[in-house]
Amino acid sequence: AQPKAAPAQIEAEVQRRKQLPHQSVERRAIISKCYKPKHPEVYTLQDSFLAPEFLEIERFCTSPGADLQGLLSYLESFSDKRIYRLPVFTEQFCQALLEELENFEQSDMPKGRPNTMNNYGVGLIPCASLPPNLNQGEFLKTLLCPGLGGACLDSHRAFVVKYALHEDLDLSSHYDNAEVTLNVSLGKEFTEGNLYFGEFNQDPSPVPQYIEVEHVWGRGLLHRGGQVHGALPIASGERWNLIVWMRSSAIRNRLCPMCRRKPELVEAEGFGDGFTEGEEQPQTVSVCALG
Ligand SMILES: O=C(O)CCC(=O)C(=O)O
Ligand SMILES: [Fe+2]
Repeated sequence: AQPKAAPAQIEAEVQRRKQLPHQSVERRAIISKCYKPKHPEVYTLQDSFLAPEFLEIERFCTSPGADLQGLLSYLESFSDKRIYRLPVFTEQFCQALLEELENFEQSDMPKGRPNTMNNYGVGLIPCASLPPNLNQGEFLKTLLCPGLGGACLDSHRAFVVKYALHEDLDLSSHYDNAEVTLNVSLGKEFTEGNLYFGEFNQDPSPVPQYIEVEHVWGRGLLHRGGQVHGALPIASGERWNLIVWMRSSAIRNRLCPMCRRKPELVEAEGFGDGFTEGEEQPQTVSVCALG
């Protein structure tokens, strides 16, 4: 999704990616041994963290008559690009999570970058993986488009991005290494910094037509990972967002969404990039080194 690179740069990036799993194992070991969380409770998802509207959506989706039309009535929709906004977290939880993230940022713990494009933020939520019910919740399964994983989203990668005046201001146009992305605004105070969306990367001969969507504190934007998007510069303040990249091994095993080739897998720690090897061992999740 990044600007075109020379072959030597690509090779260096492939080598860097092959090292990532080792580095993240070491980082995690140090963090779980030495890091003192300020709000240890944020690492275990509780319903009290979730906005009442989110819980209502979840209830609706697990009710017998739930259908897509009914679900859409709970969500804000933007254009026909299948971009939705919905309340996710309470204000208290956003505050506690932000304080925890700042506590981690100010600590001398080793920090990974959130992804290849953002320089600030937190690579992995320290010591924990993110709430499974954020990506395995019935409501998401219902919403997901046929052909994009639907009910078979089976792993995720969560990270936090941060924008501030002397740090990253914006994010250039890209698509995500995900079938579906949830991007939740945690605050703080900021101006500008809208997200913009172009075409879906698999649409034939796309005519670039961007729509802008505002981040609203506590709310999440749900979009297809392949929908080209970027973030406009903030004009003041600080913007922190929790990003959950949700993956479907059934989809990506066939074609890596980043390199658009049959994945060449290397072993990885945890969920890796959400690929799996062989029908018999769906638990082994690997990284595509070409991506
Ligand atoms: O800044 C944002 O809200 C978007 C971040 C994003 O698109 C990403 O990290 O993949
Ligand atoms: Fe993105």
